[in-house]
Amino acid sequence: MNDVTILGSGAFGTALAVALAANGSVTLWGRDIDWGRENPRLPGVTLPDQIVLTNDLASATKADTILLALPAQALRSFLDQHARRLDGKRLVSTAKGIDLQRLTGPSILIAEACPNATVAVLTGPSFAADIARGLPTALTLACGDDAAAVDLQKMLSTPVLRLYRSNDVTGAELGGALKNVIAIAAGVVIGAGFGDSARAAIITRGFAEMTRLATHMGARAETLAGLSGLGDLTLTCTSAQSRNFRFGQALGKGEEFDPSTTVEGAATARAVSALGVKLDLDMPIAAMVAKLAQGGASVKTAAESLMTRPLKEE
Ligand SMILES: NC(=O)C1=CN([C@@H]2O[C@H](COP(=O)(O)OP(=O)(O)OC[C@H]3O[C@@H](n4cnc5c(N)ncnc54)[C@H](OP(=O)(O)O)[C@@H]3O)[C@@H](O)[C@H]2O)C=CC1
Ligand SMILES: O=C(CO)COP(=O)(O)O
Repeated sequence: MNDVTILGSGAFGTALAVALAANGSVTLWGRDIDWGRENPRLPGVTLPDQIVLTNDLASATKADTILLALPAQALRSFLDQHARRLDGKRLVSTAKGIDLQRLTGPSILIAEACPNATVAVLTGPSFAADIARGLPTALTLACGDDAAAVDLQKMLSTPVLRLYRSNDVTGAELGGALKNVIAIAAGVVIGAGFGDSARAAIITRGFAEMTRLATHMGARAETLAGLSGLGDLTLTCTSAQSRNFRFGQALGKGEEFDPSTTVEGAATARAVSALGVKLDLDMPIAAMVAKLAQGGASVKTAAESLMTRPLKEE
């Protein structure tokens, strides 16, 4: 029998609750969770009865295993407020981003706020709508504690949600964060009408950038080539289900985009750009996405400046 709590009742937290209800009871906490049995962020999905919905954080955090399904830029302030309730637990982050102020991924934010917690990340190619519909999905569960990793892998897998295990937490979380930046770039390429060949180039050179930064920060290159990196990059650069891709498409077309939509790659591009400067790494695509997302460059200038950099070896 599962005893899992999910903090964050957005599309992904809700989808995971639906999937994990197959294993037992699940508590889903949200600060504003009065929408009944259908979450407007995940339309068309009726939540099964095994899911307890609550806005009471004290009762929700009684579980030993807690999934943090909050956006990356919201996590630090959430931890500042609530770390004392979370310390000592098994905390699994699903956030795909790099904190703009601290320039670190979620696992370090959590470990610093909750020094006695066991920290893990759950990441990989998985649209909330697909998971909620019970479509087959494979993810990476990364945790530095091998015994906890084995246990969490078993606890969070279902017959249609297959978790692979890794002890490379840095690699897994950076893959998930960095692919969002490249998905925006791929969306720009398609939105601007630059074509599928240009998109393939952005995906491949973007993957090179992801690997350069992540390995510099301690990740293993093979993790980047796995589900959490290349797998999720492939998904989000090729599907209009991705909010990051759609945001890029809107930029490419010069159209407005709903500012209330979670687009992790926009802030993360700024964080990556800052990390590139700090670590003296060449991150031209991320730097360009950061500029575009802030309205600091036109798409035409961006494309020209990427294409006319000094020629180099691949
Ligand atoms: N959607 C997807 O397909 C996938 C998403 N992810 C990742 O999961 C994370 C969450 O994304 P997703 O669920 O889609 O985002 P959504 O935009 O659907 O929802 C975000 C949720 O976070 C809540 N929230 C934001 N700030 C706070 C806060 N300070 N305290 C409490 N709750 C807060 C919002 O609450 P409120 O409604 O009250 O504002 C909302 O319920 C992201 O990092 C995303 O990259 C990973 C895989 C797939
Ligand atoms: O991370 C995701 C799929 O794996 C979801 O991508 P978006 O946040 O771009 O919608």
